[in-house]
Amino acid sequence: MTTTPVDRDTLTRTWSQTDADSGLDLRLTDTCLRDGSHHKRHQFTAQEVHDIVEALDDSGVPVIEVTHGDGLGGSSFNYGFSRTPEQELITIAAETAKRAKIAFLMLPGVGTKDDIRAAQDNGGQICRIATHCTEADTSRQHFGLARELGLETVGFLMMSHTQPPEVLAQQARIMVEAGNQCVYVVDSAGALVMEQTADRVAAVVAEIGHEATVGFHGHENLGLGVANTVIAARAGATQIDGSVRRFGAGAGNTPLEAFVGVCDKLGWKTGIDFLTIVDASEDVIKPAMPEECQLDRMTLMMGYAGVYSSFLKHAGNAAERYGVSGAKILLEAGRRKLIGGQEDQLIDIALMLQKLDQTEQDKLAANS
Ligand SMILES: CC[C@H](O)CC(=O)C(=O)O
Ligand SMILES: [Mn+2]
Repeated sequence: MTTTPVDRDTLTRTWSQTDADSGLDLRLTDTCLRDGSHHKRHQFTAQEVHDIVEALDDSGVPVIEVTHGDGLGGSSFNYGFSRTPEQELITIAAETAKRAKIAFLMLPGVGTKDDIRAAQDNGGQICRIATHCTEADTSRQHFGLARELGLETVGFLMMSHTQPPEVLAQQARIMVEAGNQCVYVVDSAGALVMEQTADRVAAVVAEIGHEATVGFHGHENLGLGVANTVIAARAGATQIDGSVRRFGAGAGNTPLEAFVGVCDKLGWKTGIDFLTIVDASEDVIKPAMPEECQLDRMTLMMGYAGVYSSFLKHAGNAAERYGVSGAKILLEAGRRKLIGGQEDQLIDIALMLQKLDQTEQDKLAANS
């Protein structure tokens, strides 16, 4: 089915602006070329990256993240091999963008300092370092290097739903003392519900807000990406992640184009043109997606049980290979509180489920 692009001349802004809470000025990062890499099983081509960066840049997206889904060095047997080397994709992105800055992600233990240097040589300007939300100390040397190299820095506190606000605030402090300039509350499992997001963001803002900025990265596993992001911005997050068309892990990320529309209606500034980004979503991003990101049994289970969104494809593979329910694998992964890097345990869970009869499996799922 072909769709008709929005006709700019006939589109009129009909909503009331009287209740707009104006004044917020947000910096948005699109992560479909990094978080979307999980959904794409890391199979981006050079042409797709070129076309997507061009379209996002034309829309006014100020930051575009490009890396293997699991960050620099993620192309491996454990996480899945990239079709195109990520450093080549970073180079293409940097050469294509006229205005946007290119960001790259790295997880200490997966990527190395040399990977950071290479990403900078290839045009990356923002170094985003992600740790589990209780392991900020593992990022110290990487932030140190990034600042020495003159890179802008961002820290990700992943799986933020697993810790209370005060713990996230302490972890944010560690990152800032290491030289980081922005700390993101990352809802990796799409498990946070509204006020839980606001409380976490507010605690981080209270701790580091006068020294660094605060960001929010949402996932759609309970359908709350935009709502959580709005409430995060109201709580003080000024850097915001999303992916056009939700192109990300699990049920995908906060849909960036929808969030831009919401910001317009609230009178918040993003610098992104809503009509251009909606066209980009339809004409450029959609054709590059293997399928739309689904809010289905598997992804809902991830939000409900608090499972890392990037486990989706790994759990699906294990379910198929061992003939067990993928949803039950995810429920058990949530019960075990697995974190990134423990993908191999999904296979252990599948093998364990294989040995149980249906009643025992249901009992286990009910206890998750
Ligand atoms: C593997 C890194 C991870 O996908 C980072 C991220 O986007 C998240 O935790 O949501
Ligand atoms: Mn994510």
